[in-house]
Amino acid sequence: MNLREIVLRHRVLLIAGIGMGLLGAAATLAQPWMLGRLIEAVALDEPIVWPVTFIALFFLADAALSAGHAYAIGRAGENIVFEARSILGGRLLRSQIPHFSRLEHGDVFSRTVSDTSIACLIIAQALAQVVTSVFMVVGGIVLMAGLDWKLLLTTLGCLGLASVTALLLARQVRLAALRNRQNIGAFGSGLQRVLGAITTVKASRAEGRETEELTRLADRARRSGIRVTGFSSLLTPMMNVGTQLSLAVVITWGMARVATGSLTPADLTAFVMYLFYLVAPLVMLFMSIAQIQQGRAAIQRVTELGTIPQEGQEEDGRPPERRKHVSPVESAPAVSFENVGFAYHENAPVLRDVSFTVPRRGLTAIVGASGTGKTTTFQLIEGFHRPDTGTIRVTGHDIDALPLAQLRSLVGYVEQDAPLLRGTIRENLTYANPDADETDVARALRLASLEDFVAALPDGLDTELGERGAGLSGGQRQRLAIARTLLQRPQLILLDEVTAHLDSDTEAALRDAITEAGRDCAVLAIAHRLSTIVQADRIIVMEEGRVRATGTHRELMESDEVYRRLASGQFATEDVLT
Ligand SMILES: Nc1ncnc2c1ncn2[C@@H]1O[C@H](COP(=O)(O)OP(=O)(O)OP(=O)(O)O)[C@@H](O)[C@H]1O
Repeated sequence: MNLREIVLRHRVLLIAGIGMGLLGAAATLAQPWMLGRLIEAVALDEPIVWPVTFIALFFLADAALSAGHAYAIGRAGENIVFEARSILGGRLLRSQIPHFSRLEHGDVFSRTVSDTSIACLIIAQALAQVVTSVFMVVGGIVLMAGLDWKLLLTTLGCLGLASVTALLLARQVRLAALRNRQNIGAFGSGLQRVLGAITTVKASRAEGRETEELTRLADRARRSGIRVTGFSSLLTPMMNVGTQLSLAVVITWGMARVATGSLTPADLTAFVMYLFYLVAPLVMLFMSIAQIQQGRAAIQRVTELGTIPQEGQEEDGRPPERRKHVSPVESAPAVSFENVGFAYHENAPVLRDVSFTVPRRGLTAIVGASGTGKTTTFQLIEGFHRPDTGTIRVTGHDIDALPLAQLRSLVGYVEQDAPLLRGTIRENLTYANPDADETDVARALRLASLEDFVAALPDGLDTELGERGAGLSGGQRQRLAIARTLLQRPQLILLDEVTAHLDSDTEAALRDAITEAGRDCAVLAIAHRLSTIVQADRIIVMEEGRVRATGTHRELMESDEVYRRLASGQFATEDVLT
């Protein structure tokens, strides 16, 4: 994502805003000059209708153009923020999982929500402000030079002193603001961390400790915020001191020169007015420079996040060869692993030389001790990570050659924690297949044993779910996720320990559902419950990232020692070992 390109797309509005700002500044600069002419006309007893009319016109034009300038720049800023946020949101959702999982979620949140707004508003507003302020300051100085260059040099001397101090202050504002943004980010990350684990915090009676930690982080943000306010609040008075000093000198010396006749009262009045008009843009100029300095950090943070590698894009950023939509090969296995090796980190292989096939129909179970790479196997099938060695085929096609959207429509994935999304039960059910009709929805609900539960709800399928599936038990959430996957009508369903949350009655019903689903497609299930495993047509036993054995329950009980040990120890023991 390139912020410069986004800004350029909104250049018409920005240029219109800056144009109105410049015209407004010209109207402001014309007022003291016209006032000088009015004083002259009064002094010489000439008609004052025209000077008064012009002053009124310039005044009205100034007001209208200033309002137009602020509106156009503000609007362009909001448009740029909007575009940056929507591009960033899309890029995050399409990012490669290995890169995304390295990011801290609180930091991603603050970059996407607040850094975008700071970066874009500063680009639009501060830059526009710099342009108009520079115009006002330079224009004012030129006109003042036209009135009296000696008075101008005196004024610039006094204001210059104040400006240097203001520049030094602006630098301090920038440094303090940078620290403040970091502290706010740290507070956001801390808050997100504890809110994401609020039940653990409560169960560990850690509310007090965590509140203290949050207070400490909030206090750091408060103190750095106060530093920013402290430095910024000195900026305007510093310029005011400069103005008052200049004013005192200009009026005293100017009056003396009026008395001697080397300066007219009209020119002195106009000069004093310019002096007043010069101060506001000068202050704005320094503040805008300070803001742009602050914004640079935000721009860098947004740009960094915007370059997160995208799925379907090779590591070096070049687009891969176009993958073509293909038809599944009916005779091929649903999924096959051929000598697949994978590591999250170098020299720490998680899968080593894994080979297995899953037939097109029926239930295949994967068993193995915790941490042997079962979930990783599923994530490789979904294309979240790429294997380091070997080939994975889904319905006969190398997944590297399949378009990601096709791969993910062929494979349905029910995760261990089965997150739900905001919205109604119906929206959650049809999430992977928004076109599903009522018959399909009813079938999926029946298969997932959710019919009675949904029928008992006052709004049925249209009941709103709370955030993260609140209002549903762990088992209901899991079954809803299974129904969602069934509705997708995939060729292969991956179930990651889906029976873990279920009571034995529901589990038995779900087992029937899995058997029924297995008539139409392949089901590959990571399972710990013996009842699910026994029912499988085929079992793959994994150990330390390798496939140790495959076979039916009966075969493995006879031939594989590790399976026997798992069956007698780790699997849930509600069934008789047969
Ligand atoms: N995102 C990740 N980054 C680094 N290492 C990971 C990541 N995910 C898993 N691992 C590591 O890979 C290994 C295999 O994890 P995996 O989740 O595949 O095991 P599993 O067999 O599914 O375990 P369980 O039955 O406990 O869910 C573990 O040692 C784990 O610590």
